[in-house]
Amino acid sequence: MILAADIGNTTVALAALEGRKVVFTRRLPGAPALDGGAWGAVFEKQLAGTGLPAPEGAVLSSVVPALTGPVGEGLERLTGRPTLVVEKDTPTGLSLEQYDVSNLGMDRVVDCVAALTLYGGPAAVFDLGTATTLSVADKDGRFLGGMILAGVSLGLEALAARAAQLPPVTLAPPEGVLGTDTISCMRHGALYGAVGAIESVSRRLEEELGPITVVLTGGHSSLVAPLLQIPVRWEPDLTFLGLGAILERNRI
Ligand SMILES: Nc1ncnc2c1ncn2[C@@H]1O[C@H](COP(=O)(O)OP(=O)(O)OP(=O)(O)O)[C@@H](O)[C@H]1O
Ligand SMILES: CC(C)(CO)[C@@H](O)C(=O)NCCC(=O)O
Ligand SMILES: [K+]
Repeated sequence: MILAADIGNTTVALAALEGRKVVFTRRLPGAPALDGGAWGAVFEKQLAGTGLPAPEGAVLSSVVPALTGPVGEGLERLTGRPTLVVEKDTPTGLSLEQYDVSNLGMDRVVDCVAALTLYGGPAAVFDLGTATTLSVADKDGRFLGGMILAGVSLGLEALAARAAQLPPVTLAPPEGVLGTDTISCMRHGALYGAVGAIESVSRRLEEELGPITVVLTGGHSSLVAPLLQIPVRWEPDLTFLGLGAILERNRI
């Protein structure tokens, strides 16, 4: 069993994998004040009672630099071995030569590695988290780039903060296309806005790259995927599968 952690801007997502199968997942709030020891205790508590064997190794990717060290150390407490932190020079099989990697989010790299492992290229991954990202890899395993959009709930938060008559709104499945009150209009706007972006950008990508596998992941993808009118693969555990593949490749 190995542990994989995906440190995002809203949550630290933890998973256990046996071979290529994700057997356990938990989303934890990203607490900046915890040190390595405290993270280790948090992880131990989450895994207690699961019946999982002791972890043989751990891998993480992070887009929150302040959490990388403590979470990595926390995982080390459980494995007794160094945690593999996915960095821009980590061998992943994905070529990054086409992108200015100086500030590239490693979650986007991991998403592409996973999509290529599962489906081959070309593949387009939409990751619907705090931000919505598009990350595209071609058939030769090259990262081509993508897009970064405001995340589905971030848009709602911004509307509530900036418009006097717009209230805070939580996400829920829409009924029909048109909203019939303020809350459903905001909800439908957030969800169908993402739907429209994904459908139209995917169509344009196919014009440029030919037939492409479109993959959806991230916390908000469960609400958006069912609304799409184009074929997509919904992979809620995509990042963990990518992290597992990268650890496998780099195991000493
Ligand atoms: N299973 C789920 N169903 C519905 N919403 C979820 C689920 N899991 C997470 N979310 C919500 O989705 C949002 C995005 O979470 P997610 O874990 O994808 O990304 P994140 O932590 O924001 O990281 P990143 O910076 O990688 O986007 C969060 O606001 C979370 O509350
Ligand atoms: C866009 C996010 C926040 C999505 O998690 C992350 O991938 C990130 O911080 N990226 C840095 C910018 C880039 O990828 O070019
Ligand atoms: K994520």
